[in-house]
Amino acid sequence: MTSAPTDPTASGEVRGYSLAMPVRFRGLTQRQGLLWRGPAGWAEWSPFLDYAGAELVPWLRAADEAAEQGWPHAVRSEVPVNCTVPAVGPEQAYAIVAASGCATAKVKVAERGQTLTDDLARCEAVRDALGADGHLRVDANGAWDLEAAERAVRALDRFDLEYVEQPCLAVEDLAALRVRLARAGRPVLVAADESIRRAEDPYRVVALDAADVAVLKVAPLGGVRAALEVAERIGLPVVVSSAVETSVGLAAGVALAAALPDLPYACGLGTIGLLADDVVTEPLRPVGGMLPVRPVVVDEERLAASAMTPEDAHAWRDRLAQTRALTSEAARA
Ligand SMILES: O=C(O)CCC(=O)c1ccccc1C(=O)O
Ligand SMILES: [Mg+2]
Repeated sequence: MTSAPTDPTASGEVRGYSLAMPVRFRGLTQRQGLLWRGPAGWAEWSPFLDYAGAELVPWLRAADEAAEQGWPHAVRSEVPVNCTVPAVGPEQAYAIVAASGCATAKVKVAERGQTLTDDLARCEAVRDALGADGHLRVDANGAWDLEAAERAVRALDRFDLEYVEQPCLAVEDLAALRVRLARAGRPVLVAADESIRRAEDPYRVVALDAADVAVLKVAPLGGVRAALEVAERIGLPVVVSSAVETSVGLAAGVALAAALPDLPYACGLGTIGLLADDVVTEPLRPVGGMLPVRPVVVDEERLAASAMTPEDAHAWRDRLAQTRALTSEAARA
């Protein structure tokens, strides 16, 4: 096996970033995390603030992999990506898609405080911007119950959905929705995200026949190699998605997408535009709907400009130290 990861917390070489998200996304207006460099490259550790305890451990395994091991063999040199449309109004949604150069768009729906009418207007604008040949997928982040999901998916499918991501929270509801949609004669594909990323058993979606597509995010799954194993075992087509990281974190997602034997869908890795800035010399910004498969190099000046406050840095180092302690406990067990 590999040697034990060095503890960059101790050496003081951990750097904190804090970047604004100009358009609120999944309740986020600010993204923060830690960055450090190991023998294999730069690593990002940026678990969402609503993750705690043991849930942070895989995020750390993923960062350690980036720093200590680097990436497995890539079978492609570029990765198709979707543009990501937050729960904005139709004009802004149209502009995001038109400016992106992407042939696939992922639209946030079922936002708290909004209605199906808002979702329909947003998706109509996105379909307009994509043209008939583009692919339109929606992500409800589990916000609908089964009844609402069936109604919404049927209504939204007038814009020809590629799939609906996490329409309901419970795996049982995803399975029931698939049955209902199939009975209705328009079997819109269902993708599972939270049901894999935050589940105790990611393979329940297969056991219950609850999904057609698996959305895999590197950090919550414990790294590129761990995610490759999930992809193999889960046996569903995979969409690699980001957790809205800097280009350092995105590079890990690109490495997974590059290593997968099959990549039938565009990936959710075109998210750098959701951050006000980045920390690398050449950001992983999609061109013509594609991201290149290449290493990233942190730009000291940009990193300094994105530094978090000393208070935040202190809290994040504590969080890291606690998670490191959990990791060592797990290793000893
Ligand atoms: O998939 C994408 O296009 C972007 C990534 C994304 O949507 C996301 C980013 C952070 C947290 C959750 C999610 C999500 O897919 O629900
Ligand atoms: Mg999702």
